[in-house]
Amino acid sequence: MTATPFVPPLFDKLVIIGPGLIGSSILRRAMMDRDIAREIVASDIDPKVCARVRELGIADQVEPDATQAVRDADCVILCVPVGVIGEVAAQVVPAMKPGAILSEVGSTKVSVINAVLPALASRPDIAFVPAHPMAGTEYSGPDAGFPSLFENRWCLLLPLQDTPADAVARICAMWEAMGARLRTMTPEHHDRVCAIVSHLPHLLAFTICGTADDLADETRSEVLDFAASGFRDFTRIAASDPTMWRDIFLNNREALLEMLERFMTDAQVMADAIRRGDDTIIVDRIARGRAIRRTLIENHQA
Ligand SMILES: NC(=O)c1ccc[n+]([C@@H]2O[C@H](COP(=O)([O-])OP(=O)(O)OC[C@H]3O[C@@H](n4cnc5c(N)ncnc54)[C@H](O)[C@@H]3O)[C@@H](O)[C@H]2O)c1
Ligand SMILES: O=C(O)C(=O)C[C@]1(C(=O)O)C=C[C@@H](O)C=C1
Repeated sequence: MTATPFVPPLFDKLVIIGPGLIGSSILRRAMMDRDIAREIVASDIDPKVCARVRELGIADQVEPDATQAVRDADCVILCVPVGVIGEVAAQVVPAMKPGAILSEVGSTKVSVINAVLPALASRPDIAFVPAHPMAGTEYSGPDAGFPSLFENRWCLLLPLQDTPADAVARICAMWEAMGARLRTMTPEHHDRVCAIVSHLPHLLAFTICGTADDLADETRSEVLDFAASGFRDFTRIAASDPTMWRDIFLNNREALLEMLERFMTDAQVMADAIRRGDDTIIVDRIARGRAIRRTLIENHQA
């Protein structure tokens, strides 16, 4: 999808609620590119985050009260953990001006959209445009963000059937201005795709670190001493934020459990091949892994 051109700025007032890794990256990029918004406001439930955003100077204004922050905004983007997106929407939607756009960046979509819809029931004049930038790191908080985070990364768009085209086009234009590539899909498809490419890998990383830790008596010093190997690559994503990942796992339960089931079946096939010494299956699996990595590199995603 390609965004239609608009006369800049895209938004007169842009509000980011939850200026952590993702929210502060949007803020930083928007502060650099004033064609995105004339006025940029940040709001967070945590006073320490508000104070830090002020210190960093990554917003024109910091307003701790989200209800106040969204007044007169053309676009409000919820960048909070998926478990609270519905509750924050219920808090801010009644205070938003007619015709404004509400967006969010949660890592799961079916349950998030269902959680937001009740807040919109009495506000058909608010355009809701769920989005998901497929970009991030294992770090969180306002210090972790950086303006190039979304460059050349996918941003998935999940407009509802009745979302006005102009609102979708403006959100597309904002992500394109931040360097992202766009793809539209249904929330159900999104949740299955993300379950395999993002949620299951994190589940495996958290689990393998736990398994290694449980073997502490036998191997812990070796794990730590020799971790400059395959294990180290798992520890990077295993360092991610517990609240964010608890919420993702609980909000994408069905798709994640389906992918985990498929993974366990495939792992069992590999285990049987190793037991039988079936080198064809073993080599085929490894070759598929190498090919997938090569494709990611060719697509500039690794
Ligand atoms: N981290 C990633 O790699 C990544 C990538 C894409 C999307 N996401 C999604 O983006 C969202 C934010 O993730 P993040 O990594 O930036 O998180 P983060 O922990 O860095 O920031 C979240 C911020 O939300 C604030 N917050 C929590 N509850 C709030 C509330 N009720 N009202 C106002 N503020 C509140 C927190 O204080 C924090 O500052 C999540 O929904 C996550 O699933 C994350
Ligand atoms: O790169 C990382 O560290 C990430 O965890 C980013 C990552 C991912 O799994 O790719 C994590 C969650 C998202 O919703 C999108 C991106």
